[in-house]
Amino acid sequence: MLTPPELLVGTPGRYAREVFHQRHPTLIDRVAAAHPYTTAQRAALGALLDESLTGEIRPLPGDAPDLADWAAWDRGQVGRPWADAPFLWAESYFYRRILDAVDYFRPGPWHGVDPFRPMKDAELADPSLDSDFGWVASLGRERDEADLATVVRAAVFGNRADISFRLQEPAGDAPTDELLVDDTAWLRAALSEPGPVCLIADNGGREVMADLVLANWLLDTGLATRVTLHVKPAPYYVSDATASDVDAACARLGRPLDARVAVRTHSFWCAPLAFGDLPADLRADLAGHRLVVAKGDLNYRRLVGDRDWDPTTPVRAAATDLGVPVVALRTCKSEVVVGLDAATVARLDAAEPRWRVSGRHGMAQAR
Ligand SMILES: O=P(O)(O)OC[C@H]1O[C@](O)(CO)[C@@H](O)[C@@H]1O
Repeated sequence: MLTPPELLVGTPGRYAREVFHQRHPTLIDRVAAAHPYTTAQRAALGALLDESLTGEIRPLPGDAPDLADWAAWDRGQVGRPWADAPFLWAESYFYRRILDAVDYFRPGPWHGVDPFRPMKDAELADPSLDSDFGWVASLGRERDEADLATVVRAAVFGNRADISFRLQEPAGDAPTDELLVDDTAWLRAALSEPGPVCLIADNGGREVMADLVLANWLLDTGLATRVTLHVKPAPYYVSDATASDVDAACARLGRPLDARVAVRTHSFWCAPLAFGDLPADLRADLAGHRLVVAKGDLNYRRLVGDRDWDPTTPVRAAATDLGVPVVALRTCKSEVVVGLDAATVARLDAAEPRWRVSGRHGMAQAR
């Protein structure tokens, strides 16, 4: 089978171009308004936006602490037009450059100040979270299949909540109940012998709250012996969870982090690369688990490759073999999807032109 080409930022009519040209201007406005930034910081944010819309990719400053990482991850992109860059590469670099524009890594008053913090805090302050998570109190400690289906679905549709996504897609469209692929039974079978579970988190707030409910339920029922929760080392894609976002989510749920949950991070989680480029130490870490749960749309793109896949491509032909069973829990928020049958694709294409990107549809897809 021929591997399809990578998705590129500048291709007319494709989603990647929409993200850069429609979502990013709104995002930059929101970031500029989020904190009392200096004139220089606001100018840097504006310059980054202009550069990404029409210019060539400029390097990080010479004093960036992660210069060596980015030299290794460069893949010949710096210096080329943004429009020609792979979508996956360019989005990660765009978020890294936002951190540069707001002096996130520079010694001084803005060092370590999360540019997305006010947006994240607003999400956690939403009173609807109380009723939305009310059902958690009724979860039992038995290995009940209906409870498993509930916690898996909550983790899937929690992924719809990410803030960068809501900057563009209309909020009104309710998610469907349908999972386009539902490998919940496969997930259960993968844990027929209990073992350690690795959960690669995506967004904080509502999504990581749902992930913690899933993790707690797996631990409470004894299906998981321990859980490793991988989060981002720095602010990324607006609402991606960092370690402090996990603390905030635990507080919001009113349940402290279980002693059997270890929160970990790795620089690779903010790298512009797919899972095929996982470094050896991280690959070994993941392989030490009985099951890996990869949350969210971006991790899905990284798992199968951010390419122009025919959606009927078998998942095993696309997804990276991590040497351990993997299940991806995501809502569809980008053009990348594999493992569907032709009838489903035809039905969705006819009914909903934006089904791949609208976030209405979810998948629990195993490799
Ligand atoms: O938070 P998630 O589920 O990884 O989604 C991030 C998504 O946002 C987008 O980057 C668009 O901003 C999608 O293309 C991307 O996959």
